[in-house]
Amino acid sequence: MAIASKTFTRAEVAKHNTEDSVWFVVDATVYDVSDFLDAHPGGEAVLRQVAGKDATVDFYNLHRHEVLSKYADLAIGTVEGEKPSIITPQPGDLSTVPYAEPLWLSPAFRSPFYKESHRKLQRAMREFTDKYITPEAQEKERTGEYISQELVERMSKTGILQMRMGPGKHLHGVELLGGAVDGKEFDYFHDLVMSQEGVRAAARGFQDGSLAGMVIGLTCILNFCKDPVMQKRITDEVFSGQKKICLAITEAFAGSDVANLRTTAVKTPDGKHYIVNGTKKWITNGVFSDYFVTGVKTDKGLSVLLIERGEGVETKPIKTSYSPAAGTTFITFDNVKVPVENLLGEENKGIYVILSNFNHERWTMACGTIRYMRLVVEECLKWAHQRIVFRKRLIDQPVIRQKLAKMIALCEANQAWLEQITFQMCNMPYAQQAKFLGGPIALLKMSATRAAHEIADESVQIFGGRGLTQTGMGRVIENFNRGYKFDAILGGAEEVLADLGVRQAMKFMPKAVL
Ligand code: HEM
Repeated sequence: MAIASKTFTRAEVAKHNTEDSVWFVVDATVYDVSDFLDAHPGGEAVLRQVAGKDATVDFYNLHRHEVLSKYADLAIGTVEGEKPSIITPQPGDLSTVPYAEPLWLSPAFRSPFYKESHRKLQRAMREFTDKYITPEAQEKERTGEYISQELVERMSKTGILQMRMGPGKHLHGVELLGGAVDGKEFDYFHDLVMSQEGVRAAARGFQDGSLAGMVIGLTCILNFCKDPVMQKRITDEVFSGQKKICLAITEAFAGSDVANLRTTAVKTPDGKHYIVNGTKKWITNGVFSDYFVTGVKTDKGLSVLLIERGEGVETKPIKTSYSPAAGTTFITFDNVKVPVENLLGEENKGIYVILSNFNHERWTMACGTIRYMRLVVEECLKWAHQRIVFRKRLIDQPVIRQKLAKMIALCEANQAWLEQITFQMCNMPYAQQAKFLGGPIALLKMSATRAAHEIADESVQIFGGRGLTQTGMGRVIENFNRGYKFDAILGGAEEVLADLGVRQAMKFMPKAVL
């Protein structure tokens, strides 16, 4: 935060305690709020009460530090002989709050998993998130508008869109965040870094609105489109940000139970087209998508079709508990004519297309949930340290320390398990991953969302009423509480995943009674 270079004595500041002139000091910085009195969201009276005085304690008891950066032009100088002691984070900075960063980013700790390229990528993505994603995410979360084309193109030019699809040939030869990592070396730990850094914008609705539909939809094109020309056209269009894509599987009739879909695709007598009829519900990014990777019922089973927006395709936003910025959609397909070439994978074997990405999708969701949990822990530690109540800091109350201990432990345990599984993903071929990791990833996601539930609950108790308001000190807590349930449902509900995890384990149980 740039502050005017003028200095004032405290005696000079004290004189500005009049009808026309209101100054005060916050952290050795002098503020002239005379023209801000009417505009102050907390009212004029409270500012007049501290006119001419040091208002540091009052200020930090009620505001996030970022408020001062936003209103930096109210600062007119510093107190003579004093220096501000509170750190204003710069884009890209690591947090200095204990447990606010995963252990591998804490200077005193070592990790066997991360190389220099992971660290480089983390730094580059942190800076990108702080500069470009967070400001837009906060704005769009509030207004409910969709992601801007400008941000989509910025993510395209820096290779972020491509990296969000995970490791693979689509990254070869692409410049990734100014060369932070070579596309051929990009592994699941790079993927983890991308997922976790992006979440730090603390805007769960926008997080999905920021092309989560592409992350789950485009995979089917990359892996199952049989026509290389069509495959290239669509991937180029999506990676350049010109076109948007989403995955349209769930229906009012079937959520986690994907085998029971009712949208039908019937072949025309000449065998050249499918005619698609039905509806889809809870489709992320559907409202602004051009392509829909759609689960349909064909004569002998489930198939997956690429449907282009056109005649007979209608999309309507669904209001949800998180922000409309996510673009959650209800889709109607009414006699939509789809060329047979748009079949992804084999007819009636669409379940393999859908299942093929489930592990990566669930793992990505676990990455995000676990990182957002840590952000909540950071907010709670800052608040408990800053908030004075009953003449003590909150952190001085043992009951608050108990809550924080539980939250920290949940966060660290889940991150450690995530890293163990990520290491296996880096070292197992796809077939082995499918065999051995489906169960553990399901249990990891279940564990993360259960932990999120505990953390969400405790964080509101720590923040009190502020944890329920969308602006000000508790905004991260409020957003987390409004959004964490999405992760407990999307990509397989908690209970379905718990059951899957145990059933998978039982496949490896020896036949003998032990
Ligand atoms: C440069 C100085 C200040 C600025 C730029 C500022 C700005 C703001 C803003 C933006 C809010 C809305 C909530 C938020 O975003 O945090 C707010 C709320 C408030 N402010 Fe200030 N403020 C300043 C100083 C003060 C001081 C010194 C006091 C008290 C002595 C004060 C008392 C309040 C109160 C009571 C609220 C309502 C808080 C709540 O609802 O929890 N402000 N202020």
